[in-house]
Amino acid sequence: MPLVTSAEMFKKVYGKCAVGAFNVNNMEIIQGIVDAAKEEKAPLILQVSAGARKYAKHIYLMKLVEAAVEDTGLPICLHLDHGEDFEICKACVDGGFTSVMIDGSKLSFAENIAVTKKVVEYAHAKGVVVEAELGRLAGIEDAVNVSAKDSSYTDPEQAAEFVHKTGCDSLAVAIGTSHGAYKFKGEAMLDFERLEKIASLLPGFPLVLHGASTVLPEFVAKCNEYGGDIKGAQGVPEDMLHKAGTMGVCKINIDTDLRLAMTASIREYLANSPADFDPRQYLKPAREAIKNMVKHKIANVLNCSNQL
Ligand SMILES: O=C(CO)COP(=O)(O)O
Ligand SMILES: O=C[C@H](O)COP(=O)(O)O
Ligand SMILES: [Zn+2]
Ligand SMILES: [Zn+2]
Repeated sequence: MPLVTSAEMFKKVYGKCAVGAFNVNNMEIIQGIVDAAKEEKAPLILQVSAGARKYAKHIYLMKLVEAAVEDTGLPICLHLDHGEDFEICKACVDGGFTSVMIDGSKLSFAENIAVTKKVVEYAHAKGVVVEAELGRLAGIEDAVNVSAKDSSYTDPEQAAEFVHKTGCDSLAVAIGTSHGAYKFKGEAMLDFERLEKIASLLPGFPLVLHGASTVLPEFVAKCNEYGGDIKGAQGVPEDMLHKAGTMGVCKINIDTDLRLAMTASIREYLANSPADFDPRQYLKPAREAIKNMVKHKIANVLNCSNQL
């Protein structure tokens, strides 16, 4: 079974649930994720950021993901997360990725369309699918009032025009989520009305939610219990993610929750076993922590178990 694109996965889950897209940076993270997906019989997207490519090198991540496909027999999609220009997308298309994201969300509408179109033409000619982004993910200070929302969240009419003009295969939308562990100051709020409007103007078209970690309090607490200092962290409640998955969101991106699970495990191990220094001793439970987190996401949050 070679790497696959996300096209079939999205068709299968549309309107029912979302596929998990998990960020990968090293072997233990990849193994934890794929073991979970295998046990849950779930479709899976592994995604690599520019930072991950820089940290681990394209070739190492590629070979590790190929090994995961061979080892598990799972249909895995390998995706570039937040490609910032045509060149990085091209490098990943040429280098064996089956999906790339061109993130032109910081550009003007016209420039975003132009660069996305260019990536789509290049990628589609090689059988690779393209995710684009329109609208800006809120920072913790952003989108506190309606006018701020209107200037940063995805405009539904623009989204429809953007998809028709670019031919992209999926679209990341801004409805109130943000990257990292500090997503909301007060109550968590997503603009579901806006999501509904976007989906109604793009029937059957896969939408993507970035910044979708839940930042589970027990993992933050464990980090802090064993020497960490993470204050004021808050994520997207699980029921909101579940709901988004029934409204046209087909891909939900999760990185922060894996980072917290891995760090909590390593901190706990090292605090309890100060004489140990073999990395396998703490990376083994860390890998297990990743696996448990991904199983929880797939089975209880994304609801995409048994969707192969
Ligand atoms: O969107 C993400 C990667 O593109 C990850 O989001 P989180 O920081 O919420 O995990
Ligand atoms: O979108 C951000 C992802 O969490 C990846 O983060 P990174 O750029 O630090 O690898
Ligand atoms: Zn973005
Ligand atoms: Zn993202």
